Amino acid sequence: MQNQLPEIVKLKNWMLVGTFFALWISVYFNKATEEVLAYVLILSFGILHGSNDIKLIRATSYNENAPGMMKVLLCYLGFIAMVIALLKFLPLVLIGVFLIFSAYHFGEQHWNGGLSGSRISKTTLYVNYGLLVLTILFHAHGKEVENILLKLTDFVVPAAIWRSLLFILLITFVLQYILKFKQKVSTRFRELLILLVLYIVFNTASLLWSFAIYFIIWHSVPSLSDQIQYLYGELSWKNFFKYFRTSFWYWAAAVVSLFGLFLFFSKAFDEVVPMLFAFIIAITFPHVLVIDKLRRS
Ligand SMILES: CC1=C(/C=C/C(C)=C/C=C/C(C)=C/C=O)C(C)(C)CCC1
Repeated sequence: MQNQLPEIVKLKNWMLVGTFFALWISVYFNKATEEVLAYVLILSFGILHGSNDIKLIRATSYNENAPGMMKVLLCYLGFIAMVIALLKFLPLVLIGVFLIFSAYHFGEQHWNGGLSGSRISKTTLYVNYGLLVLTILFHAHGKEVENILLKLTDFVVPAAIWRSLLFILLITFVLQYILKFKQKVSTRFRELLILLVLYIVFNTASLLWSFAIYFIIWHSVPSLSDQIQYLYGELSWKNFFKYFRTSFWYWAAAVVSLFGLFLFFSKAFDEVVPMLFAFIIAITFPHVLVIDKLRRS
């Protein structure tokens, strides 16, 4: 039992502790240090939690229907190429769909099967919750988000819209969550507390550090833990290293191609952060579909 990782419930407490530690970092360190840490975490745990997608696609198919590795890899790369083409030719539509996909994915991970209700009410709650978290982030860093979106889409998405959106999403989320889902008062209270903590963190830390805090602590770590349990039955350090070994080459390929893109497109983007997000957008779509399939299988 010595090498056993904390169980899921304990994980939530660790996530809160980690968030406060990250908040402490943003108070005591400057923006440059936060950004270096953010890059390191996004490129390590962030990319790693999506690096086993190709293996998971095969694991979620019934054995006799499992597609060959080459076929899966080609479809995967084709899908990414299509997303990049859409980002170029229909940027606003793509970003809109991406935000909804991401919101669903964040919400699905956050509630982690802990809600009972119809599929449609759960889906809308996931999307509402994810959009609420993203809007808290965008509202806290309106000008920077506007600049990144301008670089990615060539359109100005005025920072002022996040305030109204935040208000609408908060009301719809609270109403839907309280009226449609029966949960203990303490659980409801904890959920609202988490949102308040995120609000404080996002308004204290820089944009990249805030994103990294949510993406790593609240999304990638619990997702890694779920995937390890799905693939190997139990969460332990031994199984974590097994996961790391099988995903290492995909992870390395993703990080190397990201550096390749930085070199190749550095003139077109002239800033690193929009390029990082373009890369995240490209690899997130197939990942969201794979994880959704995994949860339903
Ligand atoms: C923060 C941020 C953005 C959104 C990022 C999102 C939504 C990332 C989602 C990642 C996911 C879902 C990864 C899955 O594992 C924009 C609008 C691109 C640009 C401004 C800053």
